[in-house]
Amino acid sequence: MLNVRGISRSFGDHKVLDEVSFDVRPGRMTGFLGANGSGKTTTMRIVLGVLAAHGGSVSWQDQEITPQNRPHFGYMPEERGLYPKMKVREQITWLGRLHGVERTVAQRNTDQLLEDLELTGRANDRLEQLSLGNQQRVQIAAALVHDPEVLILDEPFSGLDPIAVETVLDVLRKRAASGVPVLFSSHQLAIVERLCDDVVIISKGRIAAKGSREELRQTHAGDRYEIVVAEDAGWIRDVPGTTLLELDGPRAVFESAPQQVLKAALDRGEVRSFTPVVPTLDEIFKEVI
Ligand SMILES: Nc1ncnc2c1ncn2[C@@H]1O[C@H](COP(=O)(O)OP(=O)(O)OP(=O)(O)O)[C@@H](O)[C@H]1O
Repeated sequence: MLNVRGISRSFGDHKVLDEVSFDVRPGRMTGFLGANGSGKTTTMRIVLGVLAAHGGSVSWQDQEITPQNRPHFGYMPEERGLYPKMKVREQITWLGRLHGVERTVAQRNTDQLLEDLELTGRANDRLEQLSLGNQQRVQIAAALVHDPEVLILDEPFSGLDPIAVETVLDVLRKRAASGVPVLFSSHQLAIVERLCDDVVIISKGRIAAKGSREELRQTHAGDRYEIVVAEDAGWIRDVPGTTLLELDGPRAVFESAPQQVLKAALDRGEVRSFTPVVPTLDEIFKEVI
């Protein structure tokens, strides 16, 4: 497990991270969400050791990470830093070699990644000849070629079309399933909602919410319910103690007094469905930031 404990960081007088703590569990995909400038990249750079924290610590497998015991990270930075003139296959293999991977292993890993990322046909093209979406896939291959122990990805899905998102998702899911903790930032909440096991939301340098996706949805569920009856449900606005939030003929969403509403509905006739309303990640995000 990767543990981030109380990390703080300022740039001049500007406190960018204030006691940020969260865990990235092995075998799970953790989505790191926050508005622009909330501190995601700064946190990731501190975890990777490319930026110093002014307080707090990061540990891996219960050992504080130091330059000596730093695990092998796979990192996809926000500013994509590959060589435009270098051929795709050659470049990924070379990056694997830079991480100390033996040549034949680096070549084998590269070919497997190119296949998984549907780039085999572009292997001998120069990076600059590829579309931006395909360059992004190459960047993902570059983060994975050395079989990292921990994966940290800054916006891996930005700029990808829906089919490419699926391809990249499959590759990342496979890594997570093999026991690698995967932390990635994203502004695409629908993707995070579908993909993540765990979610961390940061707001102005502080953790605003964290937990498994389901825990978060339950915690923020509030006191809202949806009911579908046989005929118009407008009568709900007259039930004491409740507030009608949405009405669409026989379907209504209301807040509070669920038992009173249910009883009143049954007294009137058929109840077709009655369920608590669980918020989407988008709604939770807007509530906490
Ligand atoms: N090297 C730096 N010098 C000064 N300020 C910095 C530096 N790096 C980051 N910041 C500031 O720290 C804050 C957090 O930036 P960071 O890049 O971590 O946010 P982010 O959540 O990754 O944003 P985005 O979603 O826009 O990528 C911002 O106000 C940014 O301007």
